[in-house]
Amino acid sequence: MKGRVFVIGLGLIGGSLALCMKGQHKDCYIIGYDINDEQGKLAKMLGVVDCVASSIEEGAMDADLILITTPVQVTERILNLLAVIPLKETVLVSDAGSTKAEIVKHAEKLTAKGITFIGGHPMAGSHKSGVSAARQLLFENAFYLLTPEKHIAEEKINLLKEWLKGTKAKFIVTTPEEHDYLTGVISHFPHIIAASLVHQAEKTSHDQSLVTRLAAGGFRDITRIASSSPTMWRDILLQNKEILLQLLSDWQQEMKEVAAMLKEQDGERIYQYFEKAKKFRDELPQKQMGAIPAFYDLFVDVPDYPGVVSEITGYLAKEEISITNIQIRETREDIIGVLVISFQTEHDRLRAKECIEYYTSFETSIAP
Ligand SMILES: NC(=O)c1ccc[n+]([C@@H]2O[C@H](COP(=O)([O-])OP(=O)(O)OC[C@H]3O[C@@H](n4cnc5c(N)ncnc54)[C@H](O)[C@@H]3O)[C@@H](O)[C@H]2O)c1
Ligand SMILES: O=C(O)C(=O)C[C@]1(C(=O)O)C=C[C@@H](O)C=C1
Repeated sequence: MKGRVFVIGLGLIGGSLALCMKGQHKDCYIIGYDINDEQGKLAKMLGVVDCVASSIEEGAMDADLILITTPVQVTERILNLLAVIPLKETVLVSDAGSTKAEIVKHAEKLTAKGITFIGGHPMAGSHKSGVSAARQLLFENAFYLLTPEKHIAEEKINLLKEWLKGTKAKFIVTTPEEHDYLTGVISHFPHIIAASLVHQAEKTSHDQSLVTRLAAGGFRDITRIASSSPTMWRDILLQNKEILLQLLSDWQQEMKEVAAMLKEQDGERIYQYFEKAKKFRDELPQKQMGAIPAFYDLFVDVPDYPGVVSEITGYLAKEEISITNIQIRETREDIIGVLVISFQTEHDRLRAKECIEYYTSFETSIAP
């Protein structure tokens, strides 16, 4: 497809969607805008966008497609702005926000002007933020929820799907209310729980210094998402308040039931509690709803000597394995450092694992 695409908010999601669109529609021209100049410059440098606009007005003016990929409270303000600036009559406006009811309500001012707005939400992502984490394969096989209002013509929905074809996601049309309930249960509420578990461990760490050193396996698995952007999650919670308050209340009731089983030392009920959860969890589809690891990280335990990082990257370069990110984490006392190397694909990660194990004696693992 040809046309001008304007992406507002050049972070993980905006950057990834821009890469998907450029990958699929070679002739489209992608204009980006970010309030943070550094993100704009980086997006241009990484080839995520063709150019960066100096304002929303400038970028929106001639756009055929506008995608708003900012935190959801900001998205509302941008929708208000788009409603009062001149746009092409035929422009299609969409967003990627994790909440939908409030956003769709805010878009009414825009739709009253005859502009088409279709709410969107790609159901895959990461705890990482910023355009440097953007990748073209982020949404592959994930669900992409669309929440068009009833009056939106089928052809407009199909046009948006065509623009977003390069995501390789599976589109599902739903209502904003159903969207917010479902994502409340499977995404928003779990983020509150992950953050609360980290708070609990942090409080314990004041008196028990061993806590941070022992926080491994299970704790790291269940709390990965607590490393997500606080701005993004503040906005999501504020916009999905009623549903989350209800889920919190249901959870408190459930925890009371767990406490009762424990007080009564009811081994059978405790067993059933875990057994039922295991059964449901084990039966979840493996390759859906962002269940694919969004990033292919490889963890390498490295000793502390000068040049160890360049030694490893040298071996990877020799085998022509591209990396997307590298980071040193010092998490364990007995091992000097853990190197976290990110790859674009599972194939690259496996090749890298084999390569490092071949050239060195460093331990590698695919889980932290
Ligand atoms: N991270 C995920 O896993 C995920 C997945 C699906 C959807 N989402 C949704 O996508 C949106 C973006 O999330 P992200 O993970 O890309 O966040 P991000 O922090 O990586 O990127 C957001 C970008 O928006 C920019 N921004 C903020 N205010 C702005 C403004 N007024 N004008 C222009 N740019 C502005 C920020 O500078 C930042 O670069 C959010 O609405 C989020 O709810 C996130
Ligand atoms: O994988 C993660 O880190 C995510 O949290 C991704 C996740 C999710 O909860 O599944 C987070 C928010 C989005 O709206 C969609 C996807």
